[in-house]
Amino acid sequence: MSTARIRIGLHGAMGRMGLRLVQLMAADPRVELVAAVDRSRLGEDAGVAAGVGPLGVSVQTLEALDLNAARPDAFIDFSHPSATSEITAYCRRGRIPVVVGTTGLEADQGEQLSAAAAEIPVLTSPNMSRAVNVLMKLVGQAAAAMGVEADVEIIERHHRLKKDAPSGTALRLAEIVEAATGAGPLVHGREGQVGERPRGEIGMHAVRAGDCPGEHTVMFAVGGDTLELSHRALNRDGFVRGAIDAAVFLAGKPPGSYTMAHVLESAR
Ligand SMILES: NC(=O)C1=CN([C@@H]2O[C@H](COP(=O)(O)OP(=O)(O)OC[C@H]3O[C@@H](n4cnc5c(N)ncnc54)[C@H](OP(=O)(O)O)[C@@H]3O)[C@@H](O)[C@H]2O)C=CC1
Ligand SMILES: O=C(O)C1=N[C@H](C(=O)O)C[C@H](O)C1
Repeated sequence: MSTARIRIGLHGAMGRMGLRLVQLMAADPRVELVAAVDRSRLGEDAGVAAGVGPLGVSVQTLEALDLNAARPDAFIDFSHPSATSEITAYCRRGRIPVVVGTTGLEADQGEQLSAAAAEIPVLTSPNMSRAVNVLMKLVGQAAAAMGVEADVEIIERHHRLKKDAPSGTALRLAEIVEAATGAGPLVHGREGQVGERPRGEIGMHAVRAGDCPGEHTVMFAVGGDTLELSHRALNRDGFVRGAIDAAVFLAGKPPGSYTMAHVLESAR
C-alpha cells in the first residue's frame, strides 16, 4: 500500500543547502518537492538547477507562490536571517509547519518563532545533523563532569562564504556548557595584552577557510589533561538528511516548539 508523500516547500532553495535538499529529496520516497522559493535563479526548474532533471517546480518568490496549488505540508528554511521572518510569518498565515535551519537570527526573531509556535509547529536547530546532536549531548555530560574549573575553548571552522560568525552550532555548544556549569562569559578570540585566563571564561574561535562544510571542537582543559570532543562534516548530507527527517516529523504535528531532539527520539 502506498502512502502519500509529504509535500515540502523549500525557502532558500537555490543555496548550498537548498540545492542539496532538492537532490536528496528527489531520491527520498517519503517526500515531494512542491515549492522552491528563492530570490536567485527565478523561473528555473528546481530539479534542473540541482542537476536531477526536471521536477516541474519552478523557482519563485514567496509573493508569487500559489499556495492553493502547492499545498505544502511543511516548509524548510535555509536562507538568511533577513529572510527568515518573512517565511515564518507566511507559514503562520498559511498554517504550515516550518523547519528553520538558518543561523545568525536576532533575539527578536527567536521571539517571533516562539510566538508562531503558539499557532503552528515550528522546529528550529542550528544544526540538523544527527551526529552533531549527539555531540551536543556529550558536551553537556562532559561539561558537568569536568566542572567549572576546566578551561573551555570552542573552535569552529567553516567555508569562506559563510555569512555569520561564530556559527549557530558553536553558540549552542557554549549555551550547553553554560547551562551545565554556570561558566561564562563568552570571549570571542583574544588579542593583545589580555592577561591570564580567568576561570570560567568560554573562548570562542571562528575559522573561515576554503570550502569546509563545518567542524566543531569543544576543548576542556585542566592541569595535565585535555579532553576534546569534535565533529567534522565531510559534506552537507548530514544536515540535509536531518532537515528532511525534521520536515517529515513536523508535518501534521500540533502547534508547538520542536527541536532535533524530538526528531531523534521519535526515530528510536
Ligand atoms: N541548521 C543546519 O543544520 C544548517 C544551517 N545552515 C544555515 O543555513 C543558512 C543557509 O546556508 P547556505 O545554504 O550555505 O547559504 P546560501 O547563501 O548558499 O543559500 C541561501 C539561499 O537563500 C537565498 N536568499 C537569501 N535571502 C533571501 C530572501 N530574502 N528571499 C529568498 N531567498 C533568499 C540566497 O539567495 P542569494 O544567493 O541571492 O543571497 C541563497 O540562494 C545559513 O544561515 C547557514 O548558517 C547551513 C547548514 C546547516
Ligand atoms: O553555514 C554553514 O555552512 C553551517 N552553518 C550551521 C551553523 O552556523 O552552525 C551549521 C553547519 O555547521 C553548517
